[in-house]
Amino acid sequence: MTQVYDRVALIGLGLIASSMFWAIKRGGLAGEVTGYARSAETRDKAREIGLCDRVCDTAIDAVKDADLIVLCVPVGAMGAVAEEIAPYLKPGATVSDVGSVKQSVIDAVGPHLPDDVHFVPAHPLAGTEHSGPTSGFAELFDNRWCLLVPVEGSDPEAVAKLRALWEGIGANVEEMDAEHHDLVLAVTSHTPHLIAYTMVGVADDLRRVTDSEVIKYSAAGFRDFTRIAASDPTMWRDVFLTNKDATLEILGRFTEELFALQRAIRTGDGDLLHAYFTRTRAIRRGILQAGQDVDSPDFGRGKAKK
Ligand SMILES: NC(=O)C1=CN([C@@H]2O[C@H](COP(=O)(O)OP(=O)(O)OC[C@H]3O[C@@H](n4cnc5c(N)ncnc54)[C@H](O)[C@@H]3O)[C@@H](O)[C@H]2O)C=CC1
Ligand SMILES: O=C(O)C(=O)Cc1ccc(O)cc1
Repeated sequence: MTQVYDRVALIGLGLIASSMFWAIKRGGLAGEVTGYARSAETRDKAREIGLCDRVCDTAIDAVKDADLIVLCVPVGAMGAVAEEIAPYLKPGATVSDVGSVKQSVIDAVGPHLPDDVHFVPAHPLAGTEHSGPTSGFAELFDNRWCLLVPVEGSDPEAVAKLRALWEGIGANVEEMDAEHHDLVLAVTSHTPHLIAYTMVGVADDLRRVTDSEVIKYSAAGFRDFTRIAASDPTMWRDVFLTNKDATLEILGRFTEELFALQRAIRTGDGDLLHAYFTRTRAIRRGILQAGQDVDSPDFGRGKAKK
């Protein structure tokens, strides 16, 4: 494969950065990849497992000569990291990120960047419930979506180069504006995560059902909830604090529907329940007809499996 950037710097060496590193290496997409993590423990671990060509002790050292800098820290930390590195960025370099929320990252990072640096926010729609430098793997983004969210005045060449990197990493790339991105993700990712957190919390609170019963008799639905609810608390705290409006809008609609279903159960309105479940079943069948095997581990990956 062809090299896209001479030097790439990854800031924050967790699941996403480590997966990016292994995929960049697999594809030969960069000459050198530098990395920086805030804690000495993470930097030591990264050196031990060969994560990054060079692990630096400061963010400044990592970004100094980089052509692409990718911020891979929790959404709430993006602004502070951008402020720290801004004076040391090479003119003509591109700054990107992988944050799960886009408008707040644009608001927090954009004002710190000098005029001679390009800013192209991004969000790969792939992850796991694991975190940290040892959790990454090269295949994480294969055939998954990566959304690019160019800001006003983003240089088309800088956008095209970042697209080439993500395609080389294995993702299918599309562009979207920040407001729409945050609403789509509130529906498809953020609110479902909150519901999973809540359901696992409810099970934990229910003292009439013991912990061992919850573990022993977990059916598939609840098992999925527990996986999702095991995700990194800092990352998800930041997602809800920064995608507040869209999440609250979807949560408001969700609770209205939930109350309607609750009432139907109380009043014995089987017709309403049946009609509702028929409609939701059709949505899944629509996905199946579109050629995606929802039961396959590839479900949710960008290209339909034939
Ligand atoms: N985990 C997931 O499933 C996905 C996460 N994302 C986004 O990717 C970003 C990174 O997430 P993960 O890699 O999963 O997290 P992670 O928890 O595995 O790694 C985050 C890294 O950032 C470091 N960090 C935290 N605050 C910092 C600061 N102030 N300065 C420097 N380093 C700092 C942590 O020590 C850690 O090494 C987040 O913005 C998240 O929203 C995007 C897609 C999927
Ligand atoms: O593990 C899961 O179920 C996910 O939903 C992964 C994920 C988490 C956060 C993102 O911003 C994108 C993808």
